Amino acid sequence: MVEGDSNDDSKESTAAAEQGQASARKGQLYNACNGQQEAKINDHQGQHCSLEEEEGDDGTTSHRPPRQSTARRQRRRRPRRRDERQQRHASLGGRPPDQVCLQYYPPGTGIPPHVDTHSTYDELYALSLSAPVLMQFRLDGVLSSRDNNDNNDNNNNTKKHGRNGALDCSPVDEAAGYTAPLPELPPKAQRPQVEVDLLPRSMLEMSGDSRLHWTHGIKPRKTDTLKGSGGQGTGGGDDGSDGMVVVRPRGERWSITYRWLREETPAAATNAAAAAAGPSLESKSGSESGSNTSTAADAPDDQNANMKPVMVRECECGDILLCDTAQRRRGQEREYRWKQYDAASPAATASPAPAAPAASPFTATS
Ligand SMILES: O=C(O)CCC(=O)C(=O)O
Ligand SMILES: [Fe+2]
Repeated sequence: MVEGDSNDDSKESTAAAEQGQASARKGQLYNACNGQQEAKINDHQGQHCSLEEEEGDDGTTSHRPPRQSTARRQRRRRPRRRDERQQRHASLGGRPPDQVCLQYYPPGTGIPPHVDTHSTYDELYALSLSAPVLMQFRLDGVLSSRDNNDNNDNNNNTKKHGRNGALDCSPVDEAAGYTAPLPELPPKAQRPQVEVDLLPRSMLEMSGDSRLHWTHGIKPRKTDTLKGSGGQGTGGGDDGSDGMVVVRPRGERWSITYRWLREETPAAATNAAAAAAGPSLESKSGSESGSNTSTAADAPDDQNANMKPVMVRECECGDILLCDTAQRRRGQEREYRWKQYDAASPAATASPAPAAPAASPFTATS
């Protein structure tokens, strides 16, 4: 999931799961995608994350950080992994990213657990610069049958606790998905969680489950506690770590994220729930994607009958807890503060919407 940049070889880095109690604290996070400072590479302007606010740990102990002497491991060649990566990049047709965001995290700040909007492609990347930080991943979504081929009977909209103890049966049957009650997940502390140490000059790649069904976030706190990271511990822990604990102070961190918008497709004609609920997520904010495609919402009512189908960016993962496409099909609009900004902005009616801000505690609403 995380690659060191040294000789462009990859290094996977995971750490022990941590379940933390939190104190609500908003991060002081400067986001270069806000205020229309987006590094716009082509004509697209991407929408971004739906965010969920959550409390974070507030550690106080502080020691020296461990040395980052992993160069040798980082240089290890992983050709197979690189081939897979190149294939995925090829599926994007060599397109440059639609959105590149630079974010600054002063020490102690974080980003609430969120899933980046599914309207952008599965593959997205985040380059880490300056100080390292722990990122928390948690299975907050539902793994659809598309992800669970070993489960043959989970298209029947029943709830089962399966892989990793998480709810693994979402109503991927489209018709059932419009009306099915939202699945209930185990309490947050009981959901599968993984921490990933984002080392400086490493590239985090999110795709598949980790991108679609797991939320990710960075706790706002002054230190990160790394468990079992040194190999010189005094004894083994129950969690399989070597028992060594290192408390690492947070420093200034920068990240650069790269995103690609999915291709637009006509909205499904059978989408009765969404139709009843009004214009689609995309058409509500009109040109948020930067595309010039007209939408039904842009046209006067008497023209709507003759309009082409609304074009939307569909994700087919079916996760009604985390996927904006699946939610829209249920007639369930997500509230994005940046969309309110779109609506309030005079420019929004006359010209393409301002750049969608990247994830930031300042924009987090849901
Ligand atoms: O700072 C990072 O590494 C990732 C930030 C993030 O999750 C986001 O911008 O959506
Ligand atoms: Fe994100």
